[in-house]
Amino acid sequence: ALPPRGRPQTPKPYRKQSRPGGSALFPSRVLSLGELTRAALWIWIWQDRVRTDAYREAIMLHQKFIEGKVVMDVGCGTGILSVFCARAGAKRVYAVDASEIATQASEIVKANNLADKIVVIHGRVEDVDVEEKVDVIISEWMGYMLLYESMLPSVLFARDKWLKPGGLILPSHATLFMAPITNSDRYEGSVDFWCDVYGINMSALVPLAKKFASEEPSIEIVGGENVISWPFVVKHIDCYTFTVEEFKSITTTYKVSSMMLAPIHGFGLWFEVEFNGPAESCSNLSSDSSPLDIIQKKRRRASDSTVVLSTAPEDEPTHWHQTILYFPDPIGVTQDQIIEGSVTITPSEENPRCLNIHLECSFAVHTSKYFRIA
Ligand SMILES: C[S@@+](CC[C@H](N)C(=O)[O-])C[C@H]1O[C@@H](n2cnc3c(N)ncnc32)[C@H](O)[C@@H]1O
Repeated sequence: ALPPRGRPQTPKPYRKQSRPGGSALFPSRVLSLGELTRAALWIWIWQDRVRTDAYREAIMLHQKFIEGKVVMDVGCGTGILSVFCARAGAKRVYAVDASEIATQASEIVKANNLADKIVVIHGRVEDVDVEEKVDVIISEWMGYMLLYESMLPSVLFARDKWLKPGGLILPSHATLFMAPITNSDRYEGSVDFWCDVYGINMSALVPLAKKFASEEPSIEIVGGENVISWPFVVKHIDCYTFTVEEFKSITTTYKVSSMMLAPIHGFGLWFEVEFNGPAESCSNLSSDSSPLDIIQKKRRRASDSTVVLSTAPEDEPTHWHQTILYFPDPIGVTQDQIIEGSVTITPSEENPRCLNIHLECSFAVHTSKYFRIA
């Protein structure tokens, strides 16, 4: 389990809201702790310019397709993407959100004189009814490490029920990457710290600290210098064709080579999404893609006009940061040492928006001995 990203774990059924005074951020009454936390999360998401700029750019890039068309914004939140689409010339935008934020979205739509174009609907996209099929589906559905708390199944549901054939989905493609990382500062800060606290030896707490550090993924920012091999592709998702069935178990095997002599503290995960039209070809990456395929794809995209939202360590940080799976103890590797294994990601049975991650890795030592952890 990771901290929530402003999404309801169990969205409430459709219910018309009576409009309270004030807004989530500047309320006319005292907010509860939960409401304050939600408001802080929204500020955190809005302040992510990398994210919002990528969406706005993608909308403008596809303006010709959007003009005069009908759009559905799945999980509209405050309605910012709906407003961008309306300003890009959409005839109508259905802005759907399961949470109370729909009340503020309505106010924002009115304050921007777009109530004749944007219809805010408070409800789960799985339950709502709109009057027509749509030409465009836009959604900011990505969770930590792309799939945690992801609302991708809801977007796929909307696609299958409401999108016209040949319609546009933004974003259109998503890729989850993974690579071994070294992070001595962080490891020393959270584990070795206990060896000397105010001059007191608290190393009795070290096993507990290792357990906590390695039991659950950690959301933090690492840089390109922390990544010690080329990344591998865990999953590439084509939103035009991906099915909920495929989401039920994602497995990939990997084999990478360490670029340096370093202690490996765990594996990092991050993602990118692309905003392509239905007819545009996307040179899809897969778990068989080599580092060269990944680099060539980056180069190609830089030279054409594809909009990419990246959460990679070498790119500008976003509110998704990176997701790190720490080992209880670091494992030393030498340059060119092979690290191989498999990773399986499955939605948790108790809560399908949470994930179980099974990671296996072997370290070939001097080509004959293997150290294996699971
Ligand atoms: C990360 S926010 C995106 C907000 C907004 N699109 C933006 O870009 O600022 C995701 C939103 O999706 C909503 N959501 C999650 N599951 C949903 C569902 N099944 N149907 C409708 N809305 C949903 C949440 O309530 C949340 O407001």
